[in-house]
Parts: sequence; structure tokens; C-alpha cells
Amino acid sequence: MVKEIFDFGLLKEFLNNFPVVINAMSGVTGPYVRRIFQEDLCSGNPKSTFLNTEPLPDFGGHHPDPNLTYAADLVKILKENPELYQFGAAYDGDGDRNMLLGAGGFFVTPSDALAVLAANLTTIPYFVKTGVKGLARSMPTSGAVDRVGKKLGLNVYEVPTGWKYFGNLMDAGKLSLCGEESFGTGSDHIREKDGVWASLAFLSVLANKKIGVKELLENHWKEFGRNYFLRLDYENVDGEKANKMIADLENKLKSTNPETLTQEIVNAAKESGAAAAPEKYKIAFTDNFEYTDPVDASVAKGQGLRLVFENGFGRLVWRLSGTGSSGATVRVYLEKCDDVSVLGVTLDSLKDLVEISLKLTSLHEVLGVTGPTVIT
Ligand SMILES: O=P(O)(O)OC[C@H]1O[C@H](O)[C@H](O)[C@@H](O)[C@@H]1O
Repeated sequence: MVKEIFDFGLLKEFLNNFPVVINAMSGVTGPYVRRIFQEDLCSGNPKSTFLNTEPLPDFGGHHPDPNLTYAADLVKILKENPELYQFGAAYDGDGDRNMLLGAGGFFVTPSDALAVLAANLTTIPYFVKTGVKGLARSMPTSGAVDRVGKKLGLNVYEVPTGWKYFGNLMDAGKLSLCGEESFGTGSDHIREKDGVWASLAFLSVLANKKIGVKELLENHWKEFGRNYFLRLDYENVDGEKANKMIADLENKLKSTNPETLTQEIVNAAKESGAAAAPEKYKIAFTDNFEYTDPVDASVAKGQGLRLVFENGFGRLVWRLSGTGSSGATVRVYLEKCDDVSVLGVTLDSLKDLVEISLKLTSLHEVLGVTGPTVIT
């Protein structure tokens, strides 16, 4: 199937001079990594490295989660060998999620990876054959892909977190590519997110353009503008406290007079030392995301609190994870859109939004924590 989707000849030629590190994290992708990458696509490049390709029932004692915290060893290898490795990928235990990195550990946010793929889908044989029907992202995923949809005249659906919403759109023939900030990317070749597919798709774009990861991203931002994006996870916190924090925030966003709320936000931004002009923080709307499925008309309510600023300045989103394994997990998503300064540092660009989130929620005090457990 993968050989029909991608141009293996092109990929193989490119990978001959493009050493990669692929980490299967002792999950189910191990045999696929060996067969597709090690024995086929990268067989002409002995420098390419494949890690943890033996599936283990306990994942080798590690958390098989492909993010900057739990796949830190992959980041380290790329950082320590910036001249050698040009690309890195890691997959989670069941292989549906993926993390992509460039030389030196350059991190590609899943939101940006989705946008880059969307902008270049027609370089992949499968999409040349099927055409591009539409795009979709989960609500907390950054709007980077929306910029691409707008330019290419493609529908971009915004759905709640959870793959089933994409499935409905795919079944109805409305969707070719979709993704989530939680490292899931997929297409209608199957109805699921697919980590190995996502990295092959991304490598196909690189092979087509014959450039590296950082250059691809920078060119993309220069062409489309950039959505700086951060997700802060507060894992394993007290469930009751987390629920109360979200409920109190929802009340506050609903009941506070907009001028008072804006003033509180402007003050917090100033305290961060990175405030933009006060008028930038005018609030367009706040809500708890609600979705009506365009296919079966089902309604999903309470899918995450949003505070959206006017004129596309940016937004904050707060929600409780539906998947944490112990205790509750609060996720905070920060996003700022920039059409001009596209080569900045994410943490610097979002300092004000981090402070605003902390002030509006009193998160540290309420949850009894000193910071997030995972920053993506
Ligand atoms: O943010 P969470 O509620 O923990 O969800 C994280 C992810 O969990 C699963 O993998 C779902 O299939 C995804 O759709 C979701 O994005």
C-alpha cells in the first residue's frame, strides 16, 4: 500500500544523502521501520540509525509517547550530531502518532507539520490520483492549516479533539488530510492517524523540494505566515481541583464585564515583560467549544474553553484531557499569529499568553503545581 501512496524511487534517492534517525520506541512500528526504512528506503545510507525496533510488552520501561519529554533521547541524538542527522521521527506505542524533528533537533510542531503537508499534498502520488477533498484539524490545533486552506481554496473543518469526528468527514468524502496538535496526522488512505505514513509524507515533501526540515518550515512561514503555538500539560493533578478550575474559569469568562477582563489581560501581559500594544488584547469572543457534525448533525458540547482575540492576534484554549492514565491532566494551548516576524522563538513570542493564562486561572495555586510537566 505505501508503495502505491508514495514515490519510493524519489524517496530512496533522496534518503541516500539524507541520514535519518527513526525511533520506534519499542512499540508496534518496529517491524515496519525495519522493513520500510532500514531494509528499503535507507538501505543505501549506512549512516541512518534505527532505534528500539523490537516491540516490547513494557516498551522497554519507557513511556511510548512521542513528544519532547518522553522522546528526549531522540532529540539529544539530533542535537549532539547536527552535521550528521538531517531528520528524526518517533512513534508512539500503537504507531498512530508521530513526532518529527530536523537537523540539530529542530522541532516541527504537529500543527505546522499538518500545514506543510496540506500545502504540498499534490507532490504525493496518492493525492494526485484522488485529488484533495478537504482538510481538517482539531479545535486546539493551531490555525496554520487554515492559512493553507484559504490560499488553496480548500475547506478546513475544525472539530473537537477525538479522531471519530474526522472519520465521519472522511466517510462522507469531505476530507483528505487531517491532524491534531497531539501528534496525530492521517489521510483517507485509512480512517486512522498513521505515524509511519505521516513521516513518509513529510519526507516526500522534503525529497520533492530537495531541502532540509528547517528550510522547509521557514519557507512555509514566509509564504503563509506563522502561528506560534505551545501546549502546556499539567499531568496527574487532582481531578476535583482541575474540574473546579475549569468551571471557575468558564464562569469568569462568561460573567466578567469585557472591559474588566481585557484590563486584567493587559496587566498580565505587561507583567510578562513581553506585552504587545494594549489594543491587541481586545477580546473577539470567549466560549466553550461546541460542534455540530455536518454529516450526522450530532452535537458535541463543552469541548474546551476558548478566549479568542480580535483581528487574528491569537487565542488561549483550556481543556481537560480525556486520555490521562492517572489523575487528571489539564492542557493549556497558546497561539499567536504573525505574518511578519515569522522566524522568532516560540517561547519568547508567547510569554504574554503564558502569563495571561496563569493570571486568569490561578492555575499554580489552585492545582498546587509549580509548572507544566510537558511543554510541546
Ligand atoms: O488531549 P486528550 O484528550 O488527552 O486526547 C489526546 C488524543 O487522544 C487519542 O489519541 C485520540 O484518538 C486523539 O484524537 C486525541 O487527540
